[in-house]
Amino acid sequence: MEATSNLPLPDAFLEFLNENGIDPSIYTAGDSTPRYIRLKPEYEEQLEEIEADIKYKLEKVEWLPNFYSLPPHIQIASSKAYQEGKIYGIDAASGAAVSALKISPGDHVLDLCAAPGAKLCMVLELLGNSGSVTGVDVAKHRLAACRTLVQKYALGEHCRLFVADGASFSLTPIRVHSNFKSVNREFGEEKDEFVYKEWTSRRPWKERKRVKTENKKGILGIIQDPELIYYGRCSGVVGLSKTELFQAVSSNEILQYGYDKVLVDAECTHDGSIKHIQKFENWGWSTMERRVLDAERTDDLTVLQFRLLTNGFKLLKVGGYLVYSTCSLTYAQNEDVVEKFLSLNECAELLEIDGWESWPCKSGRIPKTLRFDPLTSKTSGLFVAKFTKMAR
Ligand SMILES: C[S@@+](CC[C@H](N)C(=O)[O-])C[C@H]1O[C@@H](n2cnc3c(N)ncnc32)[C@H](O)[C@@H]1O
Repeated sequence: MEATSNLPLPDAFLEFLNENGIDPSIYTAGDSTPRYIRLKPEYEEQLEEIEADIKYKLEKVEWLPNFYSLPPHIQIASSKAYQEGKIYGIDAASGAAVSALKISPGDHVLDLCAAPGAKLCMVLELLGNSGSVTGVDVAKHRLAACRTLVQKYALGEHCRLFVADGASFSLTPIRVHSNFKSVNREFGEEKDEFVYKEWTSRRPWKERKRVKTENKKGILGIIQDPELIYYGRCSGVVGLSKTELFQAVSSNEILQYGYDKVLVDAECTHDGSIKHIQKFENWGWSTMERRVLDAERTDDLTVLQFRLLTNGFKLLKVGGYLVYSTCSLTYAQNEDVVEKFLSLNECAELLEIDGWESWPCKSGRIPKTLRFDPLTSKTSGLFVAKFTKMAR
């Protein structure tokens, strides 16, 4: 084992970095990488009060509005400001990825790998009382944590969360459904159908039984709908029948009625995150070899990342923006995925991210893509690429 900094890194990891052309010195930031919070803009005037609450003078992140940094040892979870949802933890590089989406009021946004939900919360907060966010994640327990978060921060009114595979998820924003609703109801097609009522944290027994039966069918190999585990009052779900919610739309309709913005914050090896790497000091480096360094797993991941990006782009409307990000710094999971995607999707265009010149990041191997690394950016490592969809 070799000490690269205050963080000892095992030989196998150093080899992984070497093979992937990653400079191990980025890990020398070690424990000194600050943590970040976002202060909801409506509470900006209460900054001093919040500082008194957490007993620390927050440092403003000059390059990212409403973000503040603090040393990693300062605890915010017990503060009133945190418990009341005025501040929440989100890394500044993640904030940059969300701001690259250029969220506008009324946008319908898809977050294909949503859990545990820091970026999703920021999107919801930027939307305020408008638009909608559809969060998808394959891991139910992680998405349940995301549900807790949006409810805790009182951001869930315009949100719906589905447990589903982001590589095949195909539901469009609710606006398409409203036409469908009127057409079908006019013809009286949905007499006894289950209609979504307002969400309550304790689901009625009948509904829980229905979900259980459906899940069983899924296990038996019958095609299963994505599982809806949360929807807010203004998410468009309330009042819809199940058929309406799960209706399929054609790819031509998606060009016009798809999502305005899509975030594909793909599953990855997390090698850019010092916090994640530090966990292996306790879990054991052999666990890291299995979970991070295993070449076969990495190959599977790059296939998944490409499929997630491709499906996210499919659900984007013409003129919309898609941001692809990973917290890995390997070329295989980033630039190589982007290159392959661009070569197979004529109507995809890589865009320059507004304002990036003032961000503490570097250009990726492909111009217009960005790399945040712990040493230069003092954030968690993140790769970010932004695309738009052109009309064919
Ligand atoms: C990097 S994390 C996302 C972090 C999240 N965007 C945030 O800001 O908190 C990647 C997520 O992708 C999810 N995931 C893995 N495979 C997936 C798939 N096939 N479809 C959807 N989500 C998937 C994982 O469960 C994990 O929660």
